[in-house]
Amino acid sequence: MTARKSILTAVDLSIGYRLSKGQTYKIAGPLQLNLWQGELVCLLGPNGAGKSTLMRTLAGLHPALEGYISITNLPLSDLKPQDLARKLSMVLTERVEAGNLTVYELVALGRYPYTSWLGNLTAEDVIKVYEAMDVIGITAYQHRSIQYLSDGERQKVMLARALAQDTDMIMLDEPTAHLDLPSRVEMMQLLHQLAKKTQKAILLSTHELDLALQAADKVWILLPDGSLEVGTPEDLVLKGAFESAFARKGLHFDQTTGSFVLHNDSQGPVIGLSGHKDLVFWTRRALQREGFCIETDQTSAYRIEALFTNNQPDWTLYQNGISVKYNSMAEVLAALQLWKKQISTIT
Ligand SMILES: Nc1ncnc2c1ncn2[C@@H]1O[C@H](COP(=O)(O)OP(=O)(O)OP(=O)(O)O)[C@@H](O)[C@H]1O
Repeated sequence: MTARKSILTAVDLSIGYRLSKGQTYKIAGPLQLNLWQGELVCLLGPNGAGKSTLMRTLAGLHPALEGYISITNLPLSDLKPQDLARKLSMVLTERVEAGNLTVYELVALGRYPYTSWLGNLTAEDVIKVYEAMDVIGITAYQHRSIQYLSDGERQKVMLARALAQDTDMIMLDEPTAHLDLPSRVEMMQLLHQLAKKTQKAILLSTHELDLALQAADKVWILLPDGSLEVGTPEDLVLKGAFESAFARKGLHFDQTTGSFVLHNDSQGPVIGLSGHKDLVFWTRRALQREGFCIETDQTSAYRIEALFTNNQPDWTLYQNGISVKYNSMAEVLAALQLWKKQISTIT
């Protein structure tokens, strides 16, 4: 087995801004970071935690307050822009105004660290451009003008451009920001496959908690106290890191689903829930929204069994030995309004 190559290392890194009169505004640090080849890392954190600042610092676009950063074991501070551009490519959130450029022409711009100042492509450059378009799946629309592409298509083109740059590492600033849900899932899957297939290290910042939990090999969470939690998504969920990072009144992180739940009222009426896992998942959401405390205990005085009968969902509500069947969540919720009052007066 060959040893995994470290792509990026940061030691005792502090990030922030130098203000006037020699003052500094430290956002986070000291941080110890490691990014390995073939790894997809999602950087998460609440608004203002310092994700963009960290990304820009790691990319050499913003000076660190303190500490040391190396890329493929070379100090970032020693790398000339041309050398850095062969190691690190970036995809930014801002919509790129690419005029009349075609998809092919924009992807070809990724070859700039290798071409002469005239920008002429060699045969090898052209091969790299086509390889990048193939991997991302955009070769079919290579002749289309960038200005008429959808946001999702355009984001893929920007990713192909970064890939054509042929770097060890790709950084993406909120790559799913302007995409619809299916495109967001598709983009995350694509990035995950890309990391495995190309053995590049991919670091992206995102607010998409659910997607990051599913796709990331590792998650970095910037906490409000300026520290960074690093681990697999599962380890971080189980140790409560998401709760401490995003804690807010009225929000509860549900470890069973890996998502935040609104209005969870742990003092709310207790209700038992069992049945088919898909129905249990959605019923749980609805019940939590209504402020119920869910337990899986089959012996609860008030409980719901959610099952599929002839491929149709139905919910049976049991109340002290009496059972009533419903065929939609809306009916269940209406019935629960009555229950809520009854349970509240009992408990
Ligand atoms: N040029 C600057 N000078 C001083 N402070 C700045 C500067 N740019 C950003 N900040 C501050 O640094 C902190 C971190 O900002 P940053 O944009 O890195 O956070 P973020 O995690 O990316 O936020 P968001 O999720 O909202 O995009 C914020 O408090 C911000 O106001």
